[in-house]
Amino acid sequence: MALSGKVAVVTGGAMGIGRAITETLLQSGATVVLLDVNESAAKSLLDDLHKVYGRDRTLFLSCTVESEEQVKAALQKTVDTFGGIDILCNNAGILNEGEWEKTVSINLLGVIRGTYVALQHMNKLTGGRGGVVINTASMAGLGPLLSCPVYTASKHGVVGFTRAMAAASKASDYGIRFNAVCPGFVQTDLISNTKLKLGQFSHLEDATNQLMAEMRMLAPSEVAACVLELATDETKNGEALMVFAQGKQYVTFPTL
Ligand SMILES: NC(=O)C1=CN([C@@H]2O[C@H](COP(=O)(O)OP(=O)(O)OC[C@H]3O[C@@H](n4cnc5c(N)ncnc54)[C@H](O)[C@@H]3O)[C@@H](O)[C@H]2O)C=CC1
Ligand SMILES: CCCCCC(=O)/C=C/C=C\C/C=C\C/C=C\CCCC(=O)O
Repeated sequence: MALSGKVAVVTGGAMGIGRAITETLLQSGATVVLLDVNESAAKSLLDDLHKVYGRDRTLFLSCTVESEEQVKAALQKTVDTFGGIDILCNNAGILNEGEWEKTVSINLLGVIRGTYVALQHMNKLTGGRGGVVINTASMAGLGPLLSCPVYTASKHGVVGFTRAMAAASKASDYGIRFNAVCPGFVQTDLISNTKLKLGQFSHLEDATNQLMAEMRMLAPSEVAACVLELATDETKNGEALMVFAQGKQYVTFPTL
């Protein structure tokens, strides 16, 4: 799928991996609407992007993925402004084992919420143009991260939801592909001050730091390149693309 003229929505697009996804999609010719709760980071990013890509190909909408009302309003505004949605990147996520219900609410329920609202605009059966949904999961969606059980659960949920939606969409002819990207550790604010974010598992900080030291720290742009691959390669549906020290690899799951 060529991205020139396509309309993409990126949640958590103001910082970290979401920012890199936004920049990569813009470089590839897409128009990008970023949804985020961090208004100051988003506005500063937009100032920079406007200088490179002009004012017409980017829009920031303040929105928490925890609110169905706000997500609905943001996606409606996207459609009203740009005529449709072709790509949804459900990327917003947090690490907070103390506030574990909020972690599930953003990391898993936010992905489901964003997907279901976007389906109303993207589904070919209801007048949409079809397209692709790419969810930012994690390697912790494939195996256990010992200091973060709820984060791990939320990301396993994202991988399972993505794969089931891919199968449902194919069987129902929605014209939408669903894929997940599963990065190892990435150099962003999410992995700063980890001890505070581990809650009752803060005593496992050293073990977590050791794992980080053993695995190469990724740059956000490496994850964004995988998202671009999942967006443009029309053969990919229901895939989990792991990106880690050794490079990238499509995950093989057990079959029935
Ligand atoms: N940094 C890492 O090592 C890894 C991160 N990930 C995942 O990548 C995604 C992005 O994380 P990073 O870029 O690392 O974090 P980050 O903290 O640098 O950026 C997250 C962005 O999401 C926004 N956000 C947070 N809560 C939100 C909400 N309720 N609604 C809308 N926006 C919200 C933040 O304002 C921020 O702009 C997350 O889903 C995370 O779980 C996956 C694997 C590794
Ligand atoms: C401090 C926590 C930061 C959380 C950010 C994040 O998502 C990083 C995850 C990095 C690694 C996950 C660690 C362990 C996962 C375990 C096994 C994966 C097995 C994959 C496979 O070979 O199938």
